Amino acid sequence: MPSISPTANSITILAVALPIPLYRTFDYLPPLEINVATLEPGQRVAVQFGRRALTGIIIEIKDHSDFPIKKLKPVKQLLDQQPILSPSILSMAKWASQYYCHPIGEVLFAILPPILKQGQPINIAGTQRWSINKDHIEPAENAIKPNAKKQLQLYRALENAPNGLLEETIKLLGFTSTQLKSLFNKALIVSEELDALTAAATEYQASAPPLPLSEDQTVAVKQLASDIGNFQCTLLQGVTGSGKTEVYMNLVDQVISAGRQAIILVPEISLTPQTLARFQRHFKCPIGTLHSGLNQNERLTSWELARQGAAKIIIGTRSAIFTPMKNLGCIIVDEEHDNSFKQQEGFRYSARDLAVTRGHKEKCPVVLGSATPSLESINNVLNGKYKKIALPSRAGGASFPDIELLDIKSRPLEGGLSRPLIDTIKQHLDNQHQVIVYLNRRGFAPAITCEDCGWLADCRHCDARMTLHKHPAHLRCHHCDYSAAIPSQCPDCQSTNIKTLGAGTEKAEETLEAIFPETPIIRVDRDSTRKKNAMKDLVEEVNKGNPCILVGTQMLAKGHDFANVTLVAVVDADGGLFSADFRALEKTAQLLIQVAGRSGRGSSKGQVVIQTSHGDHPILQQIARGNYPQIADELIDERQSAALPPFSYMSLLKAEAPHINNAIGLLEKTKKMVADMALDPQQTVELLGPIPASMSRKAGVHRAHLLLSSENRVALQRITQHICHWLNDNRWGKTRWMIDVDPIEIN
Ligand SMILES: Nc1ncnc2c1ncn2[C@@H]1O[C@H](COP(=O)(O)OP(=O)(O)OP(=O)(O)O)[C@@H](O)[C@H]1O
Ligand SMILES: [Zn+2]
Repeated sequence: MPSISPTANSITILAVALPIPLYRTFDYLPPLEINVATLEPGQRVAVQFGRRALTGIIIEIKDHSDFPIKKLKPVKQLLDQQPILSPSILSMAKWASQYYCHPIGEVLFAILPPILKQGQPINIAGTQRWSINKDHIEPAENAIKPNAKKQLQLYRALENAPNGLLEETIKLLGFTSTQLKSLFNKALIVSEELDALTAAATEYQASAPPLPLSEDQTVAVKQLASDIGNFQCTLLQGVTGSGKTEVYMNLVDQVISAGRQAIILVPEISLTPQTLARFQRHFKCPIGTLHSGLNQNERLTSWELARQGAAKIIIGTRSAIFTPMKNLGCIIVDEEHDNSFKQQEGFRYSARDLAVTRGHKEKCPVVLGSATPSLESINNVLNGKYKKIALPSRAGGASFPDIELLDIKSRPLEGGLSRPLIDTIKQHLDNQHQVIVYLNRRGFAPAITCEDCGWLADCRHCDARMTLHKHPAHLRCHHCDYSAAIPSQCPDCQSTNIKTLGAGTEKAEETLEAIFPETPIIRVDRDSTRKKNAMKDLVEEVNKGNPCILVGTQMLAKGHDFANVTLVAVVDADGGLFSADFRALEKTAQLLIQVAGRSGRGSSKGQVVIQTSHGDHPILQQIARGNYPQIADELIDERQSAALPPFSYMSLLKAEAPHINNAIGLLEKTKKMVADMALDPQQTVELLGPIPASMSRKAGVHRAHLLLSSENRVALQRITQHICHWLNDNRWGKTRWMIDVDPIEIN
């Protein structure tokens, strides 16, 4: 008998990922009248799902289905002629879906640009290239009004760019369409229309000559560049102000020369316009950005240009780790210790950890940079998984600031500030320097109380106090955003003796304004920087170098490089010292060393004053010595003896319900299921709880936790996955559940 080829009458089934919260793909038949040979994983399809029309992505092409073939529907339409997601991105998404126990369809839809999720075609807009009008002979000053300083600046920027500047670049430099239009109306500048690919290939002169690298920087670049073409993860541990950005840029130069592309992840792009501006000055090619401040077309353009290999550099926040790159040459994660690399909602992934996974899959070097690396990364150096390169001194001849602890136990405070601190601030201002006052609480005061009966203004929807804001005057909950009027009388005893407790940035600002009426006080927090470009304008103002006081939250600690700041004052260092969170000391040390590192980065020596009521706390003592590696060593020892991460692994199962009993009940059933099914015969995974979350009611919902912890990552993964599939297969009424693998906050 002749054998029948298995493919002769085989059938083609498409496994399609849909944006549905289920741990599975859905089988469809190929679209009618399509040559199945043209179908590939990574193409989008339009399908009917029940009564809904959805966009999906082909994940797999197979020859069988677990469902009766007769019941399968054909795909309605093939949306892409070519896959829009490469095999490597698909494979990373599948890996992440498994590892983080999140449905594959939701993972893919979390990483696609919004326009593509909606099933629309990839159409990227062209752009304008602007340059000065050479036919305009009169000096530009004559045409530009003296008070239109920005217009003149823009004109000068274009004058210095012989090949012109793309509209995106101009916007990245902080200029607006209105300013462009004004210059255009005066016939000072001209524009030409470019399609996106030509625009991305445009080379213009780098506007700043590169700095000559220090010996340490040279060695670092050389070592990192030697890994191009291979996977190697390196921790670049460079003290604050050591010139890590310069190292990144020189590495990326070599990556581009090798014909490859680079991804640079930064914690929050809107907070670091300076980093972007420095890249912009250094590179001759346009730089693609990906972050939440972009509109849908801008996002799609950067994404598509990266995919086509035209954009050589992508700078973005955490989700940029999923950017498809035609020829990825390196991934850099700047401030790798920063919590914002962990997504805390929905698909909870760590962009830093995925950077390492992706580097491994795509055989390219990964650089994790920080002055205060996470204990996880330091431990990975200790156990030989990562290489380490150190930059032990500051670049450009700057020296380290002196750090002193100022005891405020029995001192009177004005807006949180003690007299000796105020005197020190005055000295620095008198010396024509700038001062940072760091206070990690926005608003005027974190609570209000009745002096007579002790009443406190609580949020109606959360187990939390309402924060008093003055501009405009109201009470606001920082957890659910509920706002209310400020009561003039105590609702319990009708007393009018209502007082504020503690100080936030608004109060410190008000106090400083009263003490230093001649000095500009610039508040930097989420409230003051809400407007687009607010941060950029502020950075520009500070960079002029005039004496001023910056008062703000941890936004001020992130990566800024203000040359004239010589004093950093920490209003209250005690918040993180006695927390139940096992990561609190690590986070406190990182934050304080980072904020201290903003001082004395230029030619003048810096000073740091840390106000505390616990000056004898060992961590503060060590912070005052500025020795982060030593702090990290000790914290690692403590973690090891307590078998806490990175020496064990965790996943956090969370439940939310209208009543706490339902949330706890779901977690108890889960725990019982694990025991009944003997999922963990060797008892390698510990199930702690269930307990109510530390803020057990948030936005009107009751929350509870079950913590899974194990020194055996594989066992933990297996049980976590089993739990999630079991929960996913059952219905739980109004109780919702979610899983956080490798949680960084357990509250
Ligand atoms: N080789 C060099 N020569 C002179 N100046 C340099 C050199 N390298 C860097 N600098 C300058 O030193 C300052 C600090 O550099 P950079 O901001 O890159 O430090 P960093 O390591 O990223 O610091 P942080 O971790 O605190 O953000 C910058 O103003 C930069 O221009
Ligand atoms: Zn609230």
